[in-house]
Amino acid sequence: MERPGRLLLQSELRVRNAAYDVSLSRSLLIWKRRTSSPVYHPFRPSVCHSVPVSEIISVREEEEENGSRQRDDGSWKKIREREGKDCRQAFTVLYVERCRQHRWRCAEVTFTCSDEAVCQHWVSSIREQLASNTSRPKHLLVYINPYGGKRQGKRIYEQKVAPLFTQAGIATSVIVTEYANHARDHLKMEAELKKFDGVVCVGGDGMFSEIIHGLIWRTQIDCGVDPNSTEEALSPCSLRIGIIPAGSTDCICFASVGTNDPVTSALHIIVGDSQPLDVCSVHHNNMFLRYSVSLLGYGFYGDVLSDSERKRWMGPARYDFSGLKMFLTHHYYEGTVSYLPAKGIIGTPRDATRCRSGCVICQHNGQLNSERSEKYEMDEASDSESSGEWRTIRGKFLAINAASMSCACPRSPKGLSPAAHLADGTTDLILVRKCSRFNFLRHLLRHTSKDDQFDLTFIEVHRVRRFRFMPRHCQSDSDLELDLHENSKRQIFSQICKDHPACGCAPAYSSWNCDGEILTHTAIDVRVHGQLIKLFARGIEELPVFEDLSNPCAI
Ligand SMILES: Nc1ncnc2c1ncn2[C@@H]1O[C@H](COP(=O)(O)OP(=O)(O)OP(=O)(O)O)[C@@H](O)[C@H]1O
Ligand SMILES: CCCCCCCCCCCCC/C=C/[C@@H](O)[C@H](CO)NC(=O)CCCCC
Ligand SMILES: [Ca+2]
Repeated sequence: MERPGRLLLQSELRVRNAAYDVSLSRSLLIWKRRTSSPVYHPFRPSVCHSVPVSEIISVREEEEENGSRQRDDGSWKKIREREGKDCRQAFTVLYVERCRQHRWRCAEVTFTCSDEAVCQHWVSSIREQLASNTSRPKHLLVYINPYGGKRQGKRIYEQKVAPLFTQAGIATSVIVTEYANHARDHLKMEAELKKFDGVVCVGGDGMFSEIIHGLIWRTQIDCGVDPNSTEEALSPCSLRIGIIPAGSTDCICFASVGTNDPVTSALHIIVGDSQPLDVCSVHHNNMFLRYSVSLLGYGFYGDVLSDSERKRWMGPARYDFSGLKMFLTHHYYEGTVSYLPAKGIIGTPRDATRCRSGCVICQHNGQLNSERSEKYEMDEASDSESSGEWRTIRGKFLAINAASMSCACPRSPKGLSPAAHLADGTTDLILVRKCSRFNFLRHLLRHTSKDDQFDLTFIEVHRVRRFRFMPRHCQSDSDLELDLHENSKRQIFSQICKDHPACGCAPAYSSWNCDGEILTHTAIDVRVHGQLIKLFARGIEELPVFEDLSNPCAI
């Protein structure tokens, strides 16, 4: 709880006709019930509220209606009798109220005061404070994906988010996408980014991935960096991105805000939160493929995704259906994983830390190798395998997952890698070796229970800055150019096999699930770019255990 700064304003105002001492400082608005009788009532709770100014959404004047007169055009005009001392002035303050499970909602309180000048002064003072908060967005570029999740993107935005933006005086340019990658291409080519101080993604993880693709690409072009390069450090994006969850998994929103509630996300955007986020770049033979911020999954999650793509009409349930089907199919894949362990960091994928608001591990590790630091650790480690830093593992895997964040989501509240951090410059590489269905099910079910999903002999997890994967059957260079056609032919072939287990042959290839989109290649080179982008979020807040004694109401 912030301590009140220098007092700017102090008055006696009324709330629902009861007297309150109301005070405004740089950081806090406090209204404290006036105890009417001088005798202290030990049992009457002295009602006191305090709201950080940074969490006030807006303030609006109320027209106190004492009567109304018909205008000559027939419409009714509210009039305020000037004479008579009962003339009341009123203003309403809208502010953030915390609810359960990290949800926020917009609460309001109306103050009435007898003197119009006092009322005006309060309104203008609060507005002045809000205007001086430069981290708040004024003009947002909004992309709505009408197609993702349960196809409710437009309704969610229009009914739950737009009214809040209007209340907060935020101007918006809204684009409803008409085809896949519409938002990416618009950001790459057309958007006049200088006009905006934020981008809003109304959709799921795939839509977010599309938007950061466009934004990061545009930022590199504008900064003269080659987005295709695997060596150059990328330039961080200054525009923050807000996520209004309207997808099927929405794990990026869930892991950075703590819930998948559109109103909560809208309020984090309005108050101007800022949360840095790591981004992985994925290349195939020096050709850029995509960016990833949540999950890069080969094997199980890749097969779940490619099987579910044909069932988009099922909405979010498609993942559960395909998840079960792929669990029963139980395919493993051979290949070679090499990775560069993260050095000099604090924290491991199996420790008890959790990435929360103001995360010290992200602050410590993030600075170690954020894009802005000159001595970029990568150059030291150099990329050639010869540097001795790289480790290589060959084997048969059920799943190879790189979680750049916990990937917590409604399906798995603690996520694929519960101790992963949003902005520490690393990704957790989880290797699930070939094992029995029974053991794999134990591993999967631990994602939804308290047990440690890594505490199994066939699982290993490493915190890395880079990694590569090469499927076993990629012998010569020509095989490397496994293009989509070749891959899909194999997949069709393997599809036939999957549907007719009689033939007994197992497909050699899975596909990579990159934030919910299928990659076109299986041999990839992944690199983590620390804190490359920023979200309108503040990480998951620790629940306030109890009001601390410095509570301003206690004064
Ligand atoms: N207008 C559109 N028509 C068709 N596809 C679109 C359109 N706009 C965006 N897309 C694509 O739809 C895909 C899925 O969208 P999104 O990720 O928002 O939903 P989802 O896959 O259901 O959610 P999640 O990724 O959280 O599981 C994205 O890859 C995006 O590129
Ligand atoms: C068979 C019993 C299973 C019981 C428990 C299963 C564990 C579920 C863990 C869920 C982890 C989701 C990781 C998020 C990845 C997203 O970037 C991606 C796009 O949104 N979603 C999926 O690929 C969707 C992936 C959904 C997989 C089911
Ligand atoms: Ca990370």
